[in-house]
Amino acid sequence: MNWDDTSPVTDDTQAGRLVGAAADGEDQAVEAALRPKSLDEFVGQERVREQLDLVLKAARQRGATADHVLLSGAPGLGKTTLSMIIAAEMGAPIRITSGPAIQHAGDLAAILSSLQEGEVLFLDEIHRMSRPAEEMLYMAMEDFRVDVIVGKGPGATAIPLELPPFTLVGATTRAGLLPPPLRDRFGFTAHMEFYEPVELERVIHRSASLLDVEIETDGAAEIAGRSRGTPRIANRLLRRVRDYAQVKADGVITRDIAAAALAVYEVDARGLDRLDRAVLQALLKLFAGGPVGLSTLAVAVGEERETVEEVAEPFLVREGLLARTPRGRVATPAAWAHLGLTPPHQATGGNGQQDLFGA
Ligand SMILES: Nc1ncnc2c1ncn2[C@@H]1O[C@H](COP(=O)(O)OP(=O)(O)OP(=O)(O)O)[C@@H](O)[C@H]1O
Repeated sequence: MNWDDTSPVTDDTQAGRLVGAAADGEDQAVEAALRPKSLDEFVGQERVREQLDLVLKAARQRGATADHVLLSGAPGLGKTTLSMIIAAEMGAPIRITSGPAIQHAGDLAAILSSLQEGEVLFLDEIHRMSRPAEEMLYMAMEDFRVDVIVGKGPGATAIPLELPPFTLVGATTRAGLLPPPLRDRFGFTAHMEFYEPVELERVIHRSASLLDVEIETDGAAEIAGRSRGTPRIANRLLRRVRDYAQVKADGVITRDIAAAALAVYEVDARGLDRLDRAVLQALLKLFAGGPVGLSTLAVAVGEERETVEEVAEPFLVREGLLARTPRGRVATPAAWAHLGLTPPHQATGGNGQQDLFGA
């Protein structure tokens, strides 16, 4: 494997967060050991696996290079892992880079021209590539050719360069962010969904056995329920629970041990961490469930507006605990139930917060 960009795909706003979906330094070190190596080992995503299996088998039967593949989905759902599996299943080498690492078309030309025949090029965060590089990629994907521009101004000339056939695997958090001409050049697009708790249980059992940790079925279920549908988070929580089990007990992960360990790390039964709960608590206790503006909510929890919007809210919205409305953020009945509080209109018999904070 060849890494062009070894910098972790991290997001500063997620740094140090146990339930953050972006990879941190420790994740990077351990993930290599935990990555499934074949489609059979890859847990969940049944539809994607089945479709990809067909695409790869057909290419192998034809003795051809596999079509370009676009993987979309949230961080930590297994896009990098799948790209490595694609290379392994095709018996091809893989080169890994990312959109932000390719700022000039020349950077991309250098990578493309050094690819071997059949090689898989994994381009993470493909939506963050520079515009000129993106345009070069169109031609490379379609015709396996690039025009390298030599010189500047009126004297500049384009030198055509033939490329060996290769498979581009692009990854993006949202396929909708890609310009249509780029999206259209992928022969196969897979959207990766968040994982069901039972699937995460399988991920956890598999990782526990690779890490040589003993875990009971209930213990795995307890961790899975708090992993926010994301294998990377499941693996990270497993490592923290393992520490706890080792230091405070006999090393075996039971349901009680998992629950106690994750209470120490302030990850609650639904996977909310301290920040998520602080946002919900402020919304419920200070603003009677809203609607309240984002900036006001951010001040109330002592965080930046962006942190609340980008770090806490997406998961709260996905969990059906918070709604973004034109008039501001509003707590749902599930939020009141989750924090064990009673909505004011139930206590007073009217829709108190709407009247109190209405326009
Ligand atoms: N389906 C799966 N089965 C088992 N383990 C998985 C699966 N998907 C992901 N993992 C594990 O989760 C971790 C994160 O996966 P991966 O790095 O592939 O995610 P990603 O989608 O590429 O994330 P990012 O977008 O942040 O790069 C890896 O350690 C991998 O082993």
